[in-house]
Amino acid sequence: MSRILMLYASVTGNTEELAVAIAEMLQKYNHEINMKTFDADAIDVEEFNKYDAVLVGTYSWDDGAMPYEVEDFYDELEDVDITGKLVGVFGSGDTFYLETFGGAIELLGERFVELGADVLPDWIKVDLEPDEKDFARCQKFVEELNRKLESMTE
Ligand SMILES: Cc1cc2nc3c(=O)[nH]c(=O)nc-3n(C[C@H](O)[C@H](O)[C@H](O)COP(=O)(O)O)c2cc1C
Repeated sequence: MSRILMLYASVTGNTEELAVAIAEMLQKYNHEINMKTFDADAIDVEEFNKYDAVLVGTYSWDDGAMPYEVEDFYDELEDVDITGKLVGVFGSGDTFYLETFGGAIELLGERFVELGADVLPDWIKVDLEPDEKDFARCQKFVEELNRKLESMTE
């Protein structure tokens, strides 16, 4: 069993749907998941040390920008050593926004890579509400995460 921190920002519930689905899939592997939302919970980057993996979900805003409630977290990431930390990013956007579709997910993923984290290769960007295909992709994402977690405990 591994400990996983799941953080997400969601206004209309699409990213939350993904977060809940991913958490349920992970629980089937008996991992312990602590879920927090950026708008309601205190989030301290220092607590990363207590977890084997960190998953971060966000919607995108205004030309692919990071939502306001995620900005402090994004800025504070450089204050902790996350070298080699197992991380995954996901979220909902809107393909209507073309080039800035899922921009905040890109920003987050790039930041984690820059800081040396071990970022899962699939950065899950979903168009509005997740459908069956998106949930199947989440399942693959979870399997990859589980594989990595298992190899860490071997
Ligand atoms: C004012 C405004 C600006 C937005 N800008 C973007 C954007 O640049 N890129 C994008 O992918 N989605 C953009 N969106 C769409 C949201 O990211 C999308 O509706 C998403 O599904 C919301 O996720 P949530 O249900 O988790 O809150 C924008 C939405 C609004 C209302």
